[in-house]
Amino acid sequence: MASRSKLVRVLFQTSVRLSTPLRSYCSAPGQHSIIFRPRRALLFVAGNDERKICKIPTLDADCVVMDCEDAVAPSKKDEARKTVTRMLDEVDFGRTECAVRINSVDSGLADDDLLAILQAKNLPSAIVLPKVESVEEMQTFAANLNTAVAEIEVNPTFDLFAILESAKGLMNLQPILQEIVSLSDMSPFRLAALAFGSEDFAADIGASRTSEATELLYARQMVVLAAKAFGLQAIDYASVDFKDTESLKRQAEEGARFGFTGKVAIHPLQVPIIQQAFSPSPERVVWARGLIQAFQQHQQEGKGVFMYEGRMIDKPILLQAQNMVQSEAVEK
Ligand SMILES: CC(=O)SCCNC(=O)CCNC(=O)[C@H](O)C(C)(C)COP(=O)(O)OP(=O)(O)OC[C@H]1O[C@@H](n2cnc3c(N)ncnc32)[C@H](O)[C@@H]1OP(=O)(O)O
Ligand SMILES: CC(=O)C(=O)O
Ligand SMILES: [Mg+2]
Repeated sequence: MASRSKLVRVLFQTSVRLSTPLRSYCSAPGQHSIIFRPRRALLFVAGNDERKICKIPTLDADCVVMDCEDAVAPSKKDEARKTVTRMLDEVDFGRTECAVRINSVDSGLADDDLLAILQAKNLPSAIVLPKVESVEEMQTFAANLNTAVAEIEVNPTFDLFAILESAKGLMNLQPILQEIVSLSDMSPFRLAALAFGSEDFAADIGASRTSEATELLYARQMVVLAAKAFGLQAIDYASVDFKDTESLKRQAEEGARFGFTGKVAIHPLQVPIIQQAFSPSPERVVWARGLIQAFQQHQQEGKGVFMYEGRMIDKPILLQAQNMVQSEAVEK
């Protein structure tokens, strides 16, 4: 078992993957106290697909998620673990952040995933935990990660991305997130993002997927609300029909309007479309800057509410404009 002093030391470290430094530090839009790293497109790739993983540095994605879970057949799990571990050390991912999706706690495979990945010299900066459903699973995950980290010489801290993808997980979301936050005080992870696993979720509730995704509306909005309540990034669903780039643009822009901060990508074609949709347009940033300036002037004149370019402006609209300017600054 890890010693307590080792666990405590872990808390004071930030990122293990120093070769991909954060481009900037600031609060997430709408948040005021967390370190924010843009994760607009999270490009998934099967962990045993070396050819695709080697293409990642050319794709300019904010984040790659090397998958040991559902993109990998049961007979290839060990191959995926070994390939991911080797790729972490052999590939220079450039500005792209590296994350690894392990198998769910429930699968019984997660421990072997963690033990294998922690053998890499270049550890991933984030661990993606799928199918989060219960407080007990989170306790098992934290205990197993602590044990695995105690076996290695470095003291990493990982960002954790939890994927919500079942009715049970949705109903338990608040206690699960509370438990993760409380476990992170004594464990080498920091909860950073909540993602929505639409395909497993649709299967779980017996929904039929549509391009409009109305069948996912309630769950997606719950994910955004929970993420914001806990100061997390909110990652929207994977659009699996990757050749339909027109629908993807609409779906990604809708996600951004809902308050998501990024979206899962499964194919290189999707990366620029998603990253564009989650970046504020230059026109909107100019509008926001003008609004902020006008707000300050009106405040000095003692006016809380005023008209700007045909719209009523008061404090909440100022906060939205500030979010926009802040996102733009972070993404540069
Ligand atoms: C519901 C969920 O769980 S989503 C998350 C799990 N799913 C995944 O991880 C799937 C990730 N995506 C993929 O594996 C692939 O995109 C597939 C299987 C859907 C399609 O793959 P392909 O048939 O190779 O697509 P396509 O021929 O259009 O690819 C064009 C090029 O992009 C590469 N490419 C495709 N997808 C990816 C990817 N995710 N990452 C990196 N490169 C990729 C291909 O290798 C190909 O280049 P190449 O010809 O030099 O080999
Ligand atoms: C992304 C994912 O795991 C899902 O949609 O099920
Ligand atoms: Mg899934």
